[in-house]
Amino acid sequence: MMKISDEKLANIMENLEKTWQRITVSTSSSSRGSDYELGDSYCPQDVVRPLVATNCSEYAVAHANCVLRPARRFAEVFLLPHILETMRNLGLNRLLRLQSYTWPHLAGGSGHGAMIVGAPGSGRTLAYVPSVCHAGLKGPEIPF
Ligand SMILES: Nc1ncnc2c1ncn2[C@@H]1O[C@H](COP(=O)(O)OP(=O)(O)OP(=O)(O)O)[C@@H](O)[C@H]1O
Repeated sequence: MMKISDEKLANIMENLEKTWQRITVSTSSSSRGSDYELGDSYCPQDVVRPLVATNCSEYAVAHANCVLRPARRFAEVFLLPHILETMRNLGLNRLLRLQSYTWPHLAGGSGHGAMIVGAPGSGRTLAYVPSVCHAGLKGPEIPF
């Protein structure tokens, strides 16, 4: 796994914010405000919007050769049945916005990486653990 310094990460995030501002400059009237709160669920307006908000510093930067498709509801999260059952048993029954992006993406396994940044307790660990388990158990033939 690649190590990244705090300074480099800050630069990446600054560039991401600047790029996003450039992209959205003509569509700002239709975008949602920076009102993301911990535990916020998926919102349709966020589909094409990176997880950037001034008050939470939460990001999922995905790496892959495919389009990023977030799950819109929990039922759209396709992980192995026993992983989903374990998640249910652990009370993981919400689709947090960060996870709506990372769960489907990381389940693709090899070639589907992500950098996950968030506040303590925001669901970062659980944003990758179920999907990494899924990808590891499923093996390389997974058709994502
Ligand atoms: N999808 C979910 N549904 C319900 N609860 C959740 C979900 N994801 C996370 N949580 C709750 O939030 C808690 C924190 O999640 P997690 O450990 O993934 O966050 P973190 O950002 O890695 O936290 P830490 O700062 O401890 O490293 C979990 O213990 C769980 O109770």
